[in-house]
Amino acid sequence: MRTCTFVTGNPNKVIEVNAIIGDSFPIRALALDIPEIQGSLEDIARDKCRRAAQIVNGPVIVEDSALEFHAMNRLPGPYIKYFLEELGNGGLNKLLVPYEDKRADAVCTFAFSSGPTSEPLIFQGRLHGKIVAARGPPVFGWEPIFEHEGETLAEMAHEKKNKLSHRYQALCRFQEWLATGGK
Ligand SMILES: O=c1nc[nH]c2c1ncn2[C@H]1C[C@H](O)[C@@H](COP(=O)(O)OP(=O)(O)OP(=O)(O)O)O1
Ligand SMILES: [Mg+2]
Repeated sequence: MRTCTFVTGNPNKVIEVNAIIGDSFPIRALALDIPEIQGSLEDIARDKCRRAAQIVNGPVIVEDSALEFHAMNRLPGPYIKYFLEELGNGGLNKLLVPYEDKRADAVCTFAFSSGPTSEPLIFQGRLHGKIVAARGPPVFGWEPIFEHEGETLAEMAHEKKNKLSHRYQALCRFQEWLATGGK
């Protein structure tokens, strides 16, 4: 496969993607914050991917990460970045105070396109968890408040997160697709 450009404004995503895929296929990172539409997770990722493919004029991957609160009909969903920026992890916790149901899903939606004229393909991964008071180093986004099987993602060893995360699961699907010759 030709070198694929991973277009993202988020350096933590680049670190994780590199750790997950190792040298199984060649990627280079391009630090650009592509505008994002509103809509379904898939439509947002596809649109971001089309814009990225136009800029790069070659094969690209992008991903959009969502955090879905079950009690809130899956909001904030793809808008989690803005909620996190405005409210912080403490404020996100407070949103769920009125509800007993603290369940949340972390969803990672990758979109791949082989170039500006190709329709993007979607590869999605989902991790079940619940929202808790922050625990662990606040290095990457909402990791300190997302608990999976007793540990927040911030408390979890990186090696462990990268073997079970929403991002890992999505990349497994992408790698399976590549392994079958991209069909
Ligand atoms: O595994 C994760 N663990 C904790 N937090 C995470 C994770 N993955 C994304 N996040 C945060 C980053 C951003 O606040 C929001 C997603 O927004 P999202 O638009 O996908 O990311 P972004 O704008 O930072 O980078 P990009 O240029 O690829 O769109 O959730
Ligand atoms: Mg973004």
